[in-house]
Amino acid sequence: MKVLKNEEMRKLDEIAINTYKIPGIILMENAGISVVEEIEKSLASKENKKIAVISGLGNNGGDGFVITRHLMNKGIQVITYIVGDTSMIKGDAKINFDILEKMKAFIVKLESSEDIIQFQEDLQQYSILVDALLGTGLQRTVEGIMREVILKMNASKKEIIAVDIPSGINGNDGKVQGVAVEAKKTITFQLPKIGNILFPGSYYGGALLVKNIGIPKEAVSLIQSKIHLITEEVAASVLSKRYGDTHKGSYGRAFIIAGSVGMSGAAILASKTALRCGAGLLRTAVPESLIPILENQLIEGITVPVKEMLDKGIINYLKEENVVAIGPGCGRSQEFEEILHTVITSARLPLVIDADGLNLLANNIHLLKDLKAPCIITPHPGEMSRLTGLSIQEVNDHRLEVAKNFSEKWGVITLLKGARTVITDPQGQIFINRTGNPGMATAGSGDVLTGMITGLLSQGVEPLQAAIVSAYLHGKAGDRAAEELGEYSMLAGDIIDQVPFVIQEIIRA
Ligand SMILES: NC(=O)C1=CN([C@@H]2O[C@H](COP(=O)(O)OP(=O)(O)OC[C@H]3O[C@@H](n4cnc5c(N)ncnc54)[C@H](O)[C@@H]3O)[C@@H](O)[C@H]2O)[C@@H](O)CC1
Ligand SMILES: Nc1ncnc2c1ncn2[C@@H]1O[C@H](COP(=O)(O)OP(=O)(O)O)[C@@H](O)[C@H]1O
Ligand SMILES: [K+]
Repeated sequence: MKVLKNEEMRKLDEIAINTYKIPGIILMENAGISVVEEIEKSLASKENKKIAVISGLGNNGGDGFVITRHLMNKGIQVITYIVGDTSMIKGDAKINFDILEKMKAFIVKLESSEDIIQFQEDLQQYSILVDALLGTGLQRTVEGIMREVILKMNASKKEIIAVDIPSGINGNDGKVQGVAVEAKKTITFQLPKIGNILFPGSYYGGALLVKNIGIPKEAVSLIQSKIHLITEEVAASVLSKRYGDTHKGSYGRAFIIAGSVGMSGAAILASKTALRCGAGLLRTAVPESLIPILENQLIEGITVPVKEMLDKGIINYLKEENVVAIGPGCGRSQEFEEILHTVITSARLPLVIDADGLNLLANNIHLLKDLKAPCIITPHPGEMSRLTGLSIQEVNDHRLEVAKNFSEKWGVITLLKGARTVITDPQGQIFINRTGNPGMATAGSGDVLTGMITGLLSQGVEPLQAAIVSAYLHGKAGDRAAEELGEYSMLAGDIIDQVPFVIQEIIRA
């Protein structure tokens, strides 16, 4: 599903209106009605059914006027607050405002500090507040009366339903422009905006619902956005049902180079996950002293000593494999550095680099120019900081751009981890993942992700698809683990335990 910037959404509205001749007021009507449906769902469980619709002067406010009209028609008690000088309302919003006046709707104007004091008192009587102050037309830091109104709405602790995007959140990047509404749910129109998806905007928006407002599909295809939200349909298209007449060899051979003394767990977690994700055959290369531990913990996989790889020739040793992953818990030894160097510059099979593999790479980043095969790197923001020289703060402030620039510069698929993992490719495409939760911020959960990507690659899934689907699966398995065990207690191994159920759920859907 495409994710749009403010100006792209404006362009889409324009195409619908000018090319497809759908009057803007119809779109506004559909937008308003789609919110009313959600308000009714929320109202069903409430005794107090009184609602406040808090509108601005633009089209987001116009949606609010439509909402007021429909709620009135349904016999629901509703009061409209308008922030600013109502003589500035124009276009479709003005038409809807005039209708409300004719309907003798109860309208309160908020223009001064005294109005705000009264507003604050009033808020206590409502069951739901509808936030229709600012949408994709937000332009500058929210100040003055608008700021006061938003602060009072948040302080009221009432359930807030946001129209399109929480007011004060920048649709282009999810940042708070001074202050923003904290909603319980947000109904966004036609396609999500970046600000609905990225943090902190996503946190401010609560549960997100995307509602069709009648813009033709063909119009959507004319918008050239390169940013996509990863959906379950994408995962389902990759995790197809297996054919009957297949064998172990049909699902490929995966090779994982991981682990060091004190970090055998990383090798075990990545390896188990690769098998749980369907790899036909798995070999894990670890330092010799770890072999007894892996043999004990990983009965389905084959364990080999790293030294054997070096003795027999690294590339020769990998010649039967379909994918090689390097890095989980491998430390920064010279042995691993040599393997990484050789694999990057000479191996002709898909490559996944994670964790210490990335730390070793940071000292020698130009090696990526010699890649012979597709490569997926999976840094967390700290590792990305080492790879790019940017601070962690800079990485997190510009997650999409940082990942995209890295992919374009070095010709790799970048999977930048964290809340809202971002996947980018050298062609400038960006995919954002919305599954997952803070319970996944636990030791070893990145190793599980590496195992997933490796498992899918071994089965011949295209590298970009493998990265996208793994991020989705990983988060979904993490969400199930959090549901069962809680975000505090879930461990990386619990994410693996959920993988079979998540895969089955997706395949059956
Ligand atoms: N045809 C369309 O364009 C449609 C638009 N829709 C709605 O329209 C919204 C976009 O409408 P607009 O482009 O009119 O923009 P908005 O209504 O989001 O905001 C623009 C208004 O807010 C003021 N404003 C901007 N930043 C401010 C700030 N920091 N502090 C105080 N005031 C500020 C502007 O001066 C203007 O009056 C969407 O989010 C959506 O809710 C929907 O009705 C569907 C159809
Ligand atoms: N708040 C969060 N929301 C969603 N996913 C998260 C969150 N915190 C961490 N994760 C995910 O958990 C994984 C952590 O990986 P990483 O930092 O490499 O951990 P480790 O090195 O311990 O294995 C990443 O895939 C990351 O996206
Ligand atoms: K809003």
